[in-house]
Amino acid sequence: MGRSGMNATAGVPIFEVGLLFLFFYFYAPEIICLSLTGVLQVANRQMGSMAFFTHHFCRGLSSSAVRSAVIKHVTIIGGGQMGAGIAQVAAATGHSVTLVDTCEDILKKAVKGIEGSLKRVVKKKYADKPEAGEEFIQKVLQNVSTSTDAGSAAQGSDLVLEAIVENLKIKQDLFGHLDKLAPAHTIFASNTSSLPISDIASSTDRQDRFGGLHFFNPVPMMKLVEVIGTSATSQETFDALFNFSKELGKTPVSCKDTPGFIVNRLLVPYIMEAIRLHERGECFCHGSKEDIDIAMKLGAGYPMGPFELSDYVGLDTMKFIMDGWSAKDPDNLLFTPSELLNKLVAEGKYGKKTGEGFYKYK
Ligand SMILES: C[C@H](O)CC(=O)SCCNC(=O)CCNC(=O)[C@H](O)C(C)(C)COP(=O)(O)OP(=O)(O)OC[C@H]1O[C@@H](n2cnc3c(N)ncnc32)[C@H](O)[C@@H]1OP(=O)(O)O
Ligand SMILES: NC(=O)c1ccc[n+]([C@@H]2O[C@H](COP(=O)([O-])OP(=O)(O)OC[C@H]3O[C@@H](n4cnc5c(N)ncnc54)[C@H](O)[C@@H]3O)[C@@H](O)[C@H]2O)c1
Repeated sequence: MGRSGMNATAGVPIFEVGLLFLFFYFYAPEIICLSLTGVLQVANRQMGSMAFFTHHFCRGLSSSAVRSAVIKHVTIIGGGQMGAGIAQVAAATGHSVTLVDTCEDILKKAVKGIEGSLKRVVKKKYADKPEAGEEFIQKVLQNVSTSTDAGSAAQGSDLVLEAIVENLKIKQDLFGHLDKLAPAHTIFASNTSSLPISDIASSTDRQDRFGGLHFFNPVPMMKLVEVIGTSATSQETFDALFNFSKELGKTPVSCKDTPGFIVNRLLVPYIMEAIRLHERGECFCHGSKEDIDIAMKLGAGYPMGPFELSDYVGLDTMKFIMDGWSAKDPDNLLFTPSELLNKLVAEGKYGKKTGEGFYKYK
């Protein structure tokens, strides 16, 4: 009988059929689902009510199709602190990444930043094997290419993730444009801190393939990703985004499409209250920002105080978030704007990225 395992009575090559079944089960389960649906429907007519079994068997198979929706080629739009960080972790976990920004100089700076961050990672991970560490860095950098043409980058991508300025109109324009150019299967996602994903997605005709992937700064160090599905996001898309976050070594949490999701809805009002406390100068520590930062680090165990963290996030981003929320909900005292924050942003003092914010950086 040999390896083929031919069934002597029926003359069926069981081994080959088995292999074929396994191949389709893992790589094209929809085909099995369709064929078996046909077979089961015939059986159904013959044997009475098999509908329940047919339905549930095929649901099982299509959920394995969802599991196999792979994100391999990723385009990240925006090579600032978040985009570069996301590009780094995606490339380090074997994804091919195209990082897009408006000009070559920004992209060069982003790649330099990725290299610097990888050196910090490697220093720890490959402490005893510096050569292997250098090899790792080169391998990761080979996975990253850059472009100033978002449209052509999107054409070869399974996922287009946006990390550009926190402005609804600009994000909508970007995705509206890319929607016409990206393949049908491409998933779109936004790393927005505060804007409704459904508002951004409304500029496209692929709202079922649109979700939120909210990373935290610094991306290589922060373990959380908030995964956001809107009422239009398909289960397949949500699962693909959730699995992608896991592949990146992160811990995903599922969030509703509500302002600030989980973390920022709690974190941003806390930071703003610290700024207002400082502005009013009425706390026990005389309202100095240094004292407030020390108090929150030593008293509440935060790794950074609220002023250090604002400078780290970017005061421009903090202002974009607050302006958006206070415009939508002007009576909410948690969203009261801060004159000091607005003044610093007007002066171009965006925090660490521009060399000055609440504090000065060399
Ligand atoms: C607003 C948005 O929508 C949402 C947000 O992102 S909100 C912001 C969320 N982020 C935070 O709250 C960050 C709070 N801060 C922290 O967790 C820590 O201060 C920090 C991880 C940034 C830095 O840690 P800290 O101990 O203060 O400084 P430092 O000693 O320089 O760094 C600690 C380690 O992290 C590593 N590290 C820090 N930044 C890194 C980076 N960008 N890349 C790689 N490694 C990095 C360092 O190499 C160091 O490694 P070691 O322990 O092996 O020496
Ligand atoms: N900074 C944070 O801590 C943080 C954390 C999570 C999410 N976010 C969100 O991520 C996004 C980016 O934040 P960031 O801190 O990286 O900002 P950033 O200012 O560091 O970088 C934004 C980058 O986008 C580029 N850009 C702007 N418009 C573009 C366009 N149309 N096409 C291509 N590139 C464009 C800019 O040139 C810049 O390099 C924002 O939506 C922000 O709310 C920020």
